[in-house]
Amino acid sequence: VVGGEVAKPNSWPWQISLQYLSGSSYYHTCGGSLIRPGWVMTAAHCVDSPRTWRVVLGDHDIYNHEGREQYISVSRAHIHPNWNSNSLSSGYDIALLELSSDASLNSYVQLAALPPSGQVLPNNNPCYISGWGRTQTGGSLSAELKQAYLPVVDHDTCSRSDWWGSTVKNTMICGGDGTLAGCHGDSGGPLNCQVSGQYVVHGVTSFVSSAGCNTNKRPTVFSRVSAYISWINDVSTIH
Ligand SMILES: CC(C)C[C@H](NC(=O)C(F)(F)F)C(=O)N[C@@H](C)C(=O)Nc1ccc(C(F)(F)F)cc1
Repeated sequence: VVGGEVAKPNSWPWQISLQYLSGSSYYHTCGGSLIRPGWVMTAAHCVDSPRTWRVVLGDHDIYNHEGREQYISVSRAHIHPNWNSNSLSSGYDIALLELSSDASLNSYVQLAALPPSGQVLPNNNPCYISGWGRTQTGGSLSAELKQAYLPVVDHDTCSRSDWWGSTVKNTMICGGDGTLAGCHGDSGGPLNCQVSGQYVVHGVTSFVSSAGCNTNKRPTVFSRVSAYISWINDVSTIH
C-alpha cells in the first residue's frame, strides 16, 4: 500500500496473508479474505503457479509471531474458469482457496461480509484497501498491515481514455485516483467498503499501472466481488 497508514491491529479481521513455501521458510506473496471458516477469497493471479501454500489469519506484523495468528494450509485452489493469465484486462482475477481445516473465529479472525449479487457502488463511496504490499513502487513489503482510503471511482470515470480506458471492465471496481494505491503484495486482498455503516468486501485487489503503483489517473483496480457471487456460492457451498 502506497500512502495511507498502519492499520489498528486486527481491525480488518478477515484479512489473511497468503504465503508460499520456499526451502524451509514461508514467504508472503498476496492478501486474501476469509469468507467461510474453511474458505479464503484471493486473486487468481496469486495462485497461477502451483506451490505449497498456507494462509495466516489474525496477523498484524508478518515478520513477528504475536500469538494471535492461525496458520492453516491450503488443500485446493479453485481458480475462476474464465481466468486467463495472459489477459489480465479480461477480468476473472478471482480464486477461492479451500483450507485444510476451518479457522477458529474470534475477535482477531472474522468472516468478511460479501455484497449482494450485482450491487454496484456509487462514485466516491468510502472504501479502504488493506495489505502488506510494497509501500512504494520498487520498495519493500510492509511488516505491519497497512490501509489507505480509496473511494470508489465509478466505471464511467475509470474507463475514460485518460484513465484506464477499455482496460477496465464492468466486472471490475476502481479505487482512489492513483495518488494512494495498492502495490505488489497487496494482490488478492480486500477493498473494504462502507455500506449502511458496515464494512463489506467489494473488491479483490487485481492490478495497478505497470508504470508504477501510484500513477495519477490509474486507480488501483479490483475484481468486483458482486459480479462473482453466484460462482463463489457454487464453489464454496458443500453440495
Ligand atoms: C502481477 C500482475 C498480473 C498483477 C499486479 N498486481 C498488483 O501489483 C496489485 F497488487 F496491485 F494487485 C500488477 O498490477 N502488476 C503490474 C506491474 C502490472 O502488470 N500491471 C498491468 C499489466 C497489464 C495491464 C493490462 F491489463 F492493461 F494489460 C494492466 C496493468
